[in-house]
Amino acid sequence: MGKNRIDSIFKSKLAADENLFVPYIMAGDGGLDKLKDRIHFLTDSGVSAIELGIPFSDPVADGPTIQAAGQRALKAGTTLKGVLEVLATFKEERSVPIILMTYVNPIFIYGIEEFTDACVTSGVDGVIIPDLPMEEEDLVRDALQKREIAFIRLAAMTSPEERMKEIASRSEGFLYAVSVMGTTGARKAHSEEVKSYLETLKKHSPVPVLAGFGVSSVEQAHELSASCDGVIVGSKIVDLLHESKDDEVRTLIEGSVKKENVRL
Ligand SMILES: O=P(O)(O)OC[C@@H](O)[C@@H](O)c1c[nH]c2ccccc12
Repeated sequence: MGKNRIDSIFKSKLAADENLFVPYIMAGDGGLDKLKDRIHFLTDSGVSAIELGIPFSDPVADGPTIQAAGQRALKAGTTLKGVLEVLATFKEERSVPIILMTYVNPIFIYGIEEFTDACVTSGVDGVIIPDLPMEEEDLVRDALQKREIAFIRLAAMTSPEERMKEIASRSEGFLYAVSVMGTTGARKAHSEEVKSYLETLKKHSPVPVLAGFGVSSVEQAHELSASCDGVIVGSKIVDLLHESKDDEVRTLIEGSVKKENVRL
């Protein structure tokens, strides 16, 4: 469980020459009773870990698709406590790591010690807290460390190299490289920039580097994975699951994890 489980599963996937793939799903979207089936489905499709979002009323870092999923989940009555309780009911059945993505406020309301204890009871392996700046991590860091729960850090393209280095050296489990991809125009230059950004992080990071934000196709997954260890896909997966297009989710995952020669 915890940090060690992420380390060993990622290591064995990489040793088998696979790209890592971490889908993001919103807990409680479609009702919490769907959670168990969705986690099993994603596991069977070959994911490396699952990033599980906790819905929050003020999700400052979420894009429109994730916000809408959060609204649906909140409407269905989803709470952090409720999600942890459901996770606890099938902890022994899971073979891929669960990484909770939650804003800091629900953690403070829960209580840091209580929250981290519940993570252990529920089999949560890691956490991502997007609105907690590096300068203010002290409060949660010790509680997580004591329980061997991976504390995954986010790197940004705008950070100077020194800061990237510092963030990379602190991250546990993996490093989340926020890599906003170009939508239209200047595509080539943009992708060159992402490439060197990922290579810089790779150079400094003792843990695998995964690129996230704006990844929605197998082609993009391959392009990014060529410069790091794999990708995180949120909005696309959330949309496909919401539309019950499970086959497309499976195709995306299976295609992305396969290494192929890509020409940039
Ligand atoms: O949706 P995208 O573009 O595929 O990107 C993943 C992202 O949504 C997911 O990891 C995420 C959801 N909420 C966040 C808040 C901060 C950082 C990352 C996230």
